[in-house]
Amino acid sequence: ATETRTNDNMSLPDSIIETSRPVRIDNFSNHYRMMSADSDFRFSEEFEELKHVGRDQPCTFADLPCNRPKNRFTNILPYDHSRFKLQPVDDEEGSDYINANYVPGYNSPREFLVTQGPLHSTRDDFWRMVWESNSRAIIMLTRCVEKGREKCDHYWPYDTMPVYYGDISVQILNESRYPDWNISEFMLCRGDQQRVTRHFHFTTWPDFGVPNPPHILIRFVRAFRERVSPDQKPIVVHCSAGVGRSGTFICLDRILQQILVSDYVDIFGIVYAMRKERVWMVQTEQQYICIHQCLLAVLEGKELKIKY
Ligand SMILES: CCc1ccc(NS(=O)(=O)O)cc1
Repeated sequence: ATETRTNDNMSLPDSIIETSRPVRIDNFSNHYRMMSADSDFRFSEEFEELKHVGRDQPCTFADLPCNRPKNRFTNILPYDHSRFKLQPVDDEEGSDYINANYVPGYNSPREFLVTQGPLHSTRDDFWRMVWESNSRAIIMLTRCVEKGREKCDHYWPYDTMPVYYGDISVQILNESRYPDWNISEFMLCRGDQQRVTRHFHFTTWPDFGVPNPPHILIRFVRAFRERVSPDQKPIVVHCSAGVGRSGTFICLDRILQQILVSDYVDIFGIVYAMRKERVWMVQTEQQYICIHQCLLAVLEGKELKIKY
């Protein structure tokens, strides 16, 4: 294979270069300066190269007439190859379908289950996915209503009374409220089995945008990681469409773990790998740049470890 020199003189076979762009951590500040010069010209160029990644893969089950109403957005459909399959119910067509895909994380190729904000009509399926995947943590990155528009169903109880969603009972055990997020523990019961599942709800991340200030996201990722160990998987992550804010969160979670053990960080490669599993992961250029800004803040020591 021919070789290609990366911008910090790393040589990689061409077969790799188009899927990963590792940057030396000790060169990251220079890299950021170069990419953001001339109104983020190189960031725009690089983000544009991710546009078609994964888009040639089929979404046949999402497109079945019986499943179409289960999709919040007609253009945000899960690829067949990485979709989560619910246990089928009798011979009910489409009963294994939910708009959700496995997405790789730092700790596992199927560390995250990324999904849309449940619809009122799909919230029972959502809880079945949480139960059947044995997930013990849910990351919610949207409010239920933003600017008067419904972004996500309020799929959990409003008070401490247990509520049934299908055959799964959910009860709030406790809730801790912080300025930009709430952390709760739910007791899930199905038949004679009981499980505690944590709910991490980021409440100030505008749709299509970034948190303000962006590096508040680092503190949320850390608040999550302090409570969920790397062997707990899958972790359910959702926003409204389950692509923009969800992809940004997962990418930041990966790089904050990677920089502890590696001399390189590959944000392009992480987004590339996520988009092979779910469409539009990290949806906007601003979100892509925000990930770089968060890493820069950490590397420059601005984001000290904050204990809550
Ligand atoms: C057009 C469909 C769409 C709606 C909302 C979002 N944003 S989100 O993935 O961050 O919830 C992404 C895509």
